[in-house]
Amino acid sequence: MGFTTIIPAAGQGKRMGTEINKLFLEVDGETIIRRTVSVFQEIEKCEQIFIAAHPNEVHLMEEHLKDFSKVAGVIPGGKERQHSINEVLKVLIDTEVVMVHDGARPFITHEKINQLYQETLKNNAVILAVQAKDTIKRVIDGVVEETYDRATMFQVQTPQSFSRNVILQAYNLAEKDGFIGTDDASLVERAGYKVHITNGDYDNIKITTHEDLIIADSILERRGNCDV
Ligand SMILES: Nc1ccn([C@@H]2O[C@H](COP(=O)(O)OP(=O)(O)OP(=O)(O)O)[C@@H](O)[C@H]2O)c(=O)n1
Ligand SMILES: O=P(O)(O)OC[C@@H](O)[C@@H](O)[C@@H](O)CO
Repeated sequence: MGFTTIIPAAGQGKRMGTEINKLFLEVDGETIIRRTVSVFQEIEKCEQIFIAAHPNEVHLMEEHLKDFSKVAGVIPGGKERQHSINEVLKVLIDTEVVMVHDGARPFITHEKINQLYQETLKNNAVILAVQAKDTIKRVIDGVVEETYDRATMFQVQTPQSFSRNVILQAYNLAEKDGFIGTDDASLVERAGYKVHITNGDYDNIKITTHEDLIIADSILERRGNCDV
């Protein structure tokens, strides 16, 4: 038994401000999307990888990733990240566990993926999270309404990992209700399932703006340009 990975890669990278999809930008000579896919390609328990690509970039993405044997399909994505993942869920068969991982998070490690997979075999819904370093406040119209107990605040990352029936049910419910969440787990939470966390990694950043490319270079330099 193993898992299927869904990699949403159909965004436009507006906050990066480049003409091309940010996932085709290179970090130390390799594109962000190839870096992300290669980590999953090397994981024994990852049986297949589906990519959601922008409808105009499906062919480009197929060509760009054609040497990765586990890439089982490049599916046209939708308007929001959630729609893109939903399109892939519609074609998924023969898998017990589904991991969703942002194409824009190339620094995920083998160790964290394997840890998450093992945890998903015990619990049906598990996500990577790191303890918040800053104090988090709820703010409305520029005024603080509430300060949260930092010890209970976590920043969540991807991959987010679920039993297949759990994620399918959660996405179907969200579609029916017209609910859009900012991560996959929020859909699963509102479907009534307990979502567990396991320790993430502060290096597992989502490359979103130009500053993140500088951080990306420094992460690679520290790692000695070796894939982990
Ligand atoms: N309709 C969309 C929007 C986003 N994504 C993917 O979801 C991941 C996380 O999204 P984000 O980092 O916000 O990427 P973009 O949507 O491309 O960025 P922006 O919001 O700045 O346009 C990315 O790998 C992105 O390609 C997707 O598959 N389909
Ligand atoms: O930036 P966006 O809201 O488009 O996407 C974020 C998601 O992909 C996901 O990585 C996080 O919500 C988890 O922190």
